[in-house]
Amino acid sequence: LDSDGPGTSSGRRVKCRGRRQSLKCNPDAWKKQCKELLSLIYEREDSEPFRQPADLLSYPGYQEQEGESSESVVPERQQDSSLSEDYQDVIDTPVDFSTVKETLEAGNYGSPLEFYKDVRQIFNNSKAYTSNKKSRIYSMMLRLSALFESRIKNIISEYKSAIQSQKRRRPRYR
Ligand SMILES: O=C(NCC1CC1)N1CCN(C(=O)c2ccco2)CC1
Repeated sequence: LDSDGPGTSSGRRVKCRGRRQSLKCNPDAWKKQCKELLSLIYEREDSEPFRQPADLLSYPGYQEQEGESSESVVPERQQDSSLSEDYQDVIDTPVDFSTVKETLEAGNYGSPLEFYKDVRQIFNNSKAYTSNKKSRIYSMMLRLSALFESRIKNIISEYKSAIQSQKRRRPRYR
């Protein structure tokens, strides 16, 4: 797992003479940027299956939820009653966007990398759970993951540049 996250900044140095507020220098800018990205994710219908904790036992016949979305999405394991495994047997670290949203709003992420790690877990769980790469929910996850990755990489590289420019160069005596 690349703990560095995407968009590790190249050697480009950004001059941050005293102006912390400017986009490139503020090491706290990522919080607002991640909140905005999360709002964008919530606007997408593709996020609907991932906004609440997945517990197929309490959502018998996922498709029975009226009005949730124009088309019904049915986790194919639900369709195949022969599968004795249920979601918590397959997935060790369940996480959904409501948990991520709470953590972000509570200020419990120390960096966008921690945020990135949790969101990526949502997508990895979907990959691990699906038994069919053509399933409706899996294809929703793929689209959402592409959107997320395209947006998070700049948030992380700006954060890394801001951190770099905060580091005062101290002479090292060996
Ligand atoms: O029950 C769920 N969500 C809670 C519903 C919204 C109230 N699920 C989402 C996670 N999940 C999958 O990612 C998956 C992959 C292939 C088939 O399903 C399983 C179903």
